[in-house]
Amino acid sequence: MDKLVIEGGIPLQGEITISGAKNAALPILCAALLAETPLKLSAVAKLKDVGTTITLLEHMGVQASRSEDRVVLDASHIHTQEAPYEMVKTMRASILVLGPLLARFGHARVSLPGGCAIGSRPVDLHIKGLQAMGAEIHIEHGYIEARASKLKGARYFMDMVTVTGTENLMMAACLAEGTTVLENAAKEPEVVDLADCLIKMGARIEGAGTDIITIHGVERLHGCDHQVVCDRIEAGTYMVAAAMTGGCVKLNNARADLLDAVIEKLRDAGVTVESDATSITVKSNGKLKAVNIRTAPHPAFPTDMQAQMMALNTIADGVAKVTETIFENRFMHVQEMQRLGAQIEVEGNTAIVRGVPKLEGATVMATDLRASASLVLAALVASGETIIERIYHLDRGYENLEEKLTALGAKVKRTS
Ligand SMILES: CC(=O)N[C@H]1[C@@H](OP(=O)(O)OP(=O)(O)OC[C@H]2O[C@@H](n3ccc(=O)[nH]c3=O)[C@H](O)[C@@H]2O)O[C@H](CO)[C@@H](O)[C@@H]1O
Ligand SMILES: C=C(OP(=O)(O)O)C(=O)O
Repeated sequence: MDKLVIEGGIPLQGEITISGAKNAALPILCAALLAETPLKLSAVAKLKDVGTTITLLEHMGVQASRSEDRVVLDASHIHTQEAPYEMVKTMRASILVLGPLLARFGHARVSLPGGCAIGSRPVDLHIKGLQAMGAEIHIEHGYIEARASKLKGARYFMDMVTVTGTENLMMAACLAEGTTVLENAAKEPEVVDLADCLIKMGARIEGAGTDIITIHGVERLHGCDHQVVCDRIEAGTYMVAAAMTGGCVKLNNARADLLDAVIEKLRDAGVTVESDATSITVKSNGKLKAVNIRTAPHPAFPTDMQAQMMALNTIADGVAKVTETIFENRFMHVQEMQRLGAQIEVEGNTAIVRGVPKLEGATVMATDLRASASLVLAALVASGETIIERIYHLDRGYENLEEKLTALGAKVKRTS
């Protein structure tokens, strides 16, 4: 199993380019199932989850071709509407084939998904929303079996804000008969990017990016050209890396307007953040102040940046409260950070982080995607060598991580 070996203590300097967002690419790849002609995508990052999704689509009969960051998907000949357990167990986002398959073919059989071990992660709201649109759904032997000769537009209030739930229902509603109104919808930029792509495919969607999305169903959708939005979480992770190491880093293909809550917290910590329409520059003298964090749906502080910001707090001056309100088990990094000398106590869904003057290198284990990223950040400032085991999680979400960090001057190598 691959490991990362990181020699800490080097301020990061230079510039890198941020990749297309994993969490936008995955629903957009699944949206290809709705189209009768090829969907042509660019800025699709080379990530494990992207590969898994394409393999899943190919299993259903989608013709896929991939070169560099471009992917072309032709779903004109689908021969099965089944997503088997073996193909979805590693990836939560595989649930996103459910809405498109049901809407276009009237049937879907999708295994209950896997994904990061950060909580129980039910899909009840996806199912209830499709039932509100007239689908008959049963769960049998770990599979969601859904049928509807034609989905019908409906008004559906989501009890909790769910990102993939909103995406699944928005995709399904595109081919439903009549108008669907999704209330308490997720406002994440990846939902907006999916809606932008669907609109180019011929969908009639209003309100994406607000908490009420209205979708007027159409008869059919076609392919289009679409560039996936930049990855705000990847960008945020490198911003924290620059801040913690006391460096100066320019991120190209990064949008500050998608990162307001993170930028606000970095500024509170004493970091300089400048931006233009397509880049963000972060400068830090390495002297950081502790900042309290409370995760919540967009535009509040993203749960996918909680672990990274906790890493920053481990070496900041003062005491920070980090509260996780989205997932019940998203503090898996705490124990590993403690191995590096961090002082953290967990009380329910809040971690109290007391900054220490320095962390010390040790062997740690990555447990989920962003926990892994936070350990990389801690390792970049720890004295001596840190070995991070089980880094396959990182390959789900960070394209060319070692190359990008090396380009910024970090000493990072992958060994087996
Ligand atoms: C592929 C993708 O885009 N993943 C992101 C997506 O995950 P994902 O879409 O799975 O997360 P959700 O927004 O659905 O989850 C939010 C909360 O709602 C709960 N819930 C969700 C659906 C449901 O049917 N029932 C229910 O109770 C979840 O357990 C969680 O407590 O949004 C999360 C929250 O921003 C991010 O951390 C993930 O990176
Ligand atoms: C939790 C994440 O991913 P997923 O929803 O795909 O498990 C993430 O991107 O941080």
